[in-house]
Amino acid sequence: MPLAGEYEPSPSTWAADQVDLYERSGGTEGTVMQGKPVVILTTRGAKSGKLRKSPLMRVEHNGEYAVVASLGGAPKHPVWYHNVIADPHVELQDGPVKQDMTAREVTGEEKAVWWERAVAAWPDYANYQLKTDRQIPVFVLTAQ
Ligand SMILES: C[C@H](OP(=O)(O)OC[C@@H](O)[C@@H](O)[C@@H](O)Cn1c2nc(=O)[nH]c(=O)c-2cc2ccc(O)cc21)C(=O)N[C@@H](CCC(=O)N[C@@H](CCC(=O)O)C(=O)O)C(=O)O
Repeated sequence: MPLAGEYEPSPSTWAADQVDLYERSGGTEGTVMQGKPVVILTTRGAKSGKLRKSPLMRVEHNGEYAVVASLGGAPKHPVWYHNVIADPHVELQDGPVKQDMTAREVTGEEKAVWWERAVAAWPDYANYQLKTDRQIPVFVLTAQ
């Protein structure tokens, strides 16, 4: 069941603009960053209940996806991390395909496997982790 509710664009205009182009083009434009594929994660705001949309690097394996709460190696998690913790029902748009998914934060060996896939998809993730003592969280998304 798709997430219903009022969409509140990100105050980060760069991200909001990419979401707008991605959605307006039916997932045919705004789908890359520096040539690497981008997906759109929709979460429910943990406090506002509004829908929040975040462009994220695409990390996919056998139909599952990972989303990496890197925020460029900032000391704090992105806000969308707290939304997913509060409500693991998310939507993921990958190009023209949008699907309901359930997110779970991964740790240990499972995280290590997905972290390798994430760095393969976007090598800068490794640099972000070197920049901060914060353990950058990884969620794995599975189709509902
Ligand atoms: C700016 C802030 O966004 P954020 O959720 O912290 O997410 C920051 C970034 O991660 C987000 O902009 C990403 O899209 C940036 N970003 C990536 N960010 C990543 O972390 N990882 C990526 O792989 C990534 C790739 C990427 C590719 C393209 C692109 O354009 C952006 C990319 C935001 O939206 N803040 C809102 C609040 C949003 C929110 O969810 N509020 C909750 C409250 C949550 C709470 O306080 O508990 C609510 O509505 O209830 C505000 O200040 O009003």
